[in-house]
This record gives sequence, C-alpha cells and structure tokens, in this order.
Amino acid sequence: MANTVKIRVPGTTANCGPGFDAVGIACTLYNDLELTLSDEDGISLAITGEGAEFIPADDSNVVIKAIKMILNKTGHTAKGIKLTMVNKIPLARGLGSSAAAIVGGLVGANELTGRHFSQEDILAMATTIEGHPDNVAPAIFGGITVSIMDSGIANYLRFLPPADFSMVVVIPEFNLSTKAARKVLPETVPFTDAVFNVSRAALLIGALCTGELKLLSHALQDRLHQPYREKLIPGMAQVLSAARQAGALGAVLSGAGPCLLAFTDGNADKIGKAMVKAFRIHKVKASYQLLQIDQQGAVII
Ligand SMILES: Nc1ncnc2c1ncn2[C@@H]1O[C@H](COP(=O)(O)OP(=O)(O)OP(=O)(O)O)[C@@H](O)[C@H]1O
Ligand SMILES: N[C@@H](CCO)C(=O)O
Repeated sequence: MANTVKIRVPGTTANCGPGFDAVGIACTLYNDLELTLSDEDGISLAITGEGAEFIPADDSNVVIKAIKMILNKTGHTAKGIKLTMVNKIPLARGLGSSAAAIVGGLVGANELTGRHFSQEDILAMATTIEGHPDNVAPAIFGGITVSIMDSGIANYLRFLPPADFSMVVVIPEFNLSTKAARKVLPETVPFTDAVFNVSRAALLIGALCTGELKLLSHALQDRLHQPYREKLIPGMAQVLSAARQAGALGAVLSGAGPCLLAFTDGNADKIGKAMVKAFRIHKVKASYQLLQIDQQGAVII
C-alpha cells in the first residue's frame, strides 16, 4: 500500500510592523512537497533548493513532526514516510519557512489519511508546533490574516484588501532564527509603547480592509519588537528609511527578520535597489524580490 500527494505552500510575512504575533500575509513564494505514506519502514527525505544542506532528516524535522502528529491522531498504521521537497522559501530569514514546512506536512498527511481534519483543526495543530499563529494562518488560508490566541486556541480573521499593492522583500545573505530574534525581546514594555502599537495595529487592519493605503506610513510603525531586533540586523534602520525615501508606502521587518519588507503601489524596482544599496553600505550582501499576496494558501496540486 502506498499513496502519494503533492502540496504547494506559500511563504508568509508576519507581524507587518505593529501586529506582533497576530498579523500575517501569504506571499507568492512557494515550497512544493511530495509525500508518500507506505508500509515500508523508515523515513526517506530528498530536499532541493533553499536550505537543503541544513534541514535535518530525522524526527526533529518539523515536516516529519507534523506528519506524525496527524498519523498519531488518526491512528494511521503507515510505517514509511517518503518526502520530496523543493524549497523556494529561504530558511530563517523571516518569510515563514518553518510555518510552510509544518503546514505542508499537516495538509499532506491529512489528505492521505482520509481528511479527518478541517482547516481550523490544521491551524490548531500548526500553532501548537510553531508556537504562534501569525505565519501558519496565512500559510493555510492565503490572503491577510489576523490571529489571536484565546485560552490556547487560535482564532482568526482572513481577508483580501480592496486596493492593489505589492511587497518588495529584501533578503540579506545571513540568516537569523526566530528563537534568537525572540530572545532579545523584553518581558515587559512601557504602557505608552503598548498604546502606540494597539492604535497602529488597529489602523493597519482598517487601512488594509478599506484600501486607504496612504495610512500605511503611520500604520506600519512598531515599538514592540523592531526596536529591540535592530541590533541583530546591520543597517536595518537605514534600509527601512531608504525604502520610504524611494517611495514605499511603509517598510518593516519581515517576521522575525532579517528580511526587510516594503509595501508599494509602484516604483518597486527603485525601492528594491535603494534597499539593497543601503544594506551594501553596511557591508551586507542582499537581493530583492517583488511579491504579491497569495490568495489560496496551501493547496493540493
Ligand atoms: N522545508 C523545511 N523542512 C524542514 N524544516 C524546515 C524547512 N524550512 C524551515 N525549516 C525549519 O525551520 C527553521 C527556521 O525557522 P525559523 O522560525 O527560525 O525561521 P522562519 O520560519 O524562516 O522565519 P519567520 O518565522 O521569522 O518567518 C529551520 O532552521 C528549520 O529547522
Ligand atoms: N511573530 C513572530 C514571527 C516569526 O516567527 C516573531 O516575530 O517572533
């Protein structure tokens, strides 16, 4: 007995400035997975593309963890897992590589074991593995998502904006794990900073829902995580400022970094080049890509 499924999962950009651990956007950058469950004992893994040389081939691999979670919950008897991955999402750069890996494993295993779980169940399982819902929600549902945790349960809102905008992501040549980027965050923040972020996060969702893109210059501001993470990314403030000067609607740290992301309704190449140049001044090699919002989330292909 062997059955196979192919899954495509988008990368995601989380936080979007003030929406720390809550807001996420699915992006047109994808990992492809092919999963086979069989009676033959053992795990076999073939990875090409981003991070192929760093991804573990044992039970510590988050895709395998995700698959096993579904097998355990369904009592499925498969002994063998064969996985082929073609990765386009760079690892540990702030574009949701771990969320895509987890969601790919869950969606694929769910498909092969009889679709016992809804997308909401997948969100709950993915959040348990990832630790926070802001990347896994858009990886599952596509579009823009706002997620909250209530007594350990993830709830979400998913929407598409009425106005067109693109995202210019600048990818530096070094990586930064989410774990390391969370270690620099404080346990408490000043009340004024909390108010600063609550007001901007509310404005951000309002601006995106109504298409009032000119509000993004205010709405993307953040005091909860970016100021603390700046020291981990040489030139971060200058690269974000270069994006704004080149005409971006606003610019932020993507996820936990180190990628930096500019929102734009034009001038994408000018913005990308200005950001890469500003990184270069700080001796950081970087490249840029133009991304749109992915509307589908994870799909079986
Ligand atoms: N395709 C993959 N297969 C297996 N494991 C992966 C894959 N992609 C990422 N990972 C795991 O996830 C880790 C990176 O996750 P991390 O949360 O640090 O960064 P990220 O998800 O890329 O960025 P962010 O969460 O800021 O968007 C890798 O070191 C690896 O262990
Ligand atoms: N909200 C998460 C996103 C990265 O996983 C963080 O900023 O740490």
